[in-house]
Amino acid sequence: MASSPAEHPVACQIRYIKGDLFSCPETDSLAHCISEDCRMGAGIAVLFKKKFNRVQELREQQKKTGEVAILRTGERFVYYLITKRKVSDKPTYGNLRKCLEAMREHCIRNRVTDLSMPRIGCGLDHLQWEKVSVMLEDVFMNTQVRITVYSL
Ligand SMILES: NC(=O)c1ccc[n+]([C@H]2O[C@H](COP(=O)([O-])OP(=O)(O)OC[C@H]3O[C@@H](n4cnc5c(N)ncnc54)[C@H](O)[C@@H]3O)[C@@H](O)[C@H]2O)c1
Repeated sequence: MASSPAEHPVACQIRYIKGDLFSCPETDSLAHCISEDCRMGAGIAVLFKKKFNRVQELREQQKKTGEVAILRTGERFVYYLITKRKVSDKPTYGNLRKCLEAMREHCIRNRVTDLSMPRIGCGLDHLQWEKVSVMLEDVFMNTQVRITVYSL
């Protein structure tokens, strides 16, 4: 008898690259973390703001903590994980997980197969990569999404 996918989960294996996130293929979708106000005044968020701008468009989506604001640009989507209310807050693992689940649903609906990101939440926001990477693998298990993580 054929077994169901639930009996044989397809693991999500994160690929690691040392280098600048923005050197990834132009067709990869991108993800990073911001706060509800979309200020993007520090960290890698500043580079996203410089490259994609469209901050007003992001604000108009009025996304709250645990949700994800999204821009489409060319072949790719850019995911802004809203992990906290204010810039000065720190995200919780629970809220980061909600954001990742929201992003996963969008990736599935839109057939996103390649997603690149930095070590999300683990710079200025002080989460631990050992925990975040396990969460990422868990949330994206049984999907067709290949995740590449860039670090400098
Ligand atoms: N005052 C402020 O505006 C303020 C304060 C706190 C945090 N932030 C920002 O930082 C928060 C996100 O924190 P975070 O820990 O998720 O992210 P982060 O600290 O910006 O970066 C995550 C990781 O990516 C690394 N990194 C930076 N540039 C690159 C690059 N080009 N390629 C690959 N890796 C790179 C960085 O070293 C860090 O380990 C957001 O809320 C954002 O708005 C802003």
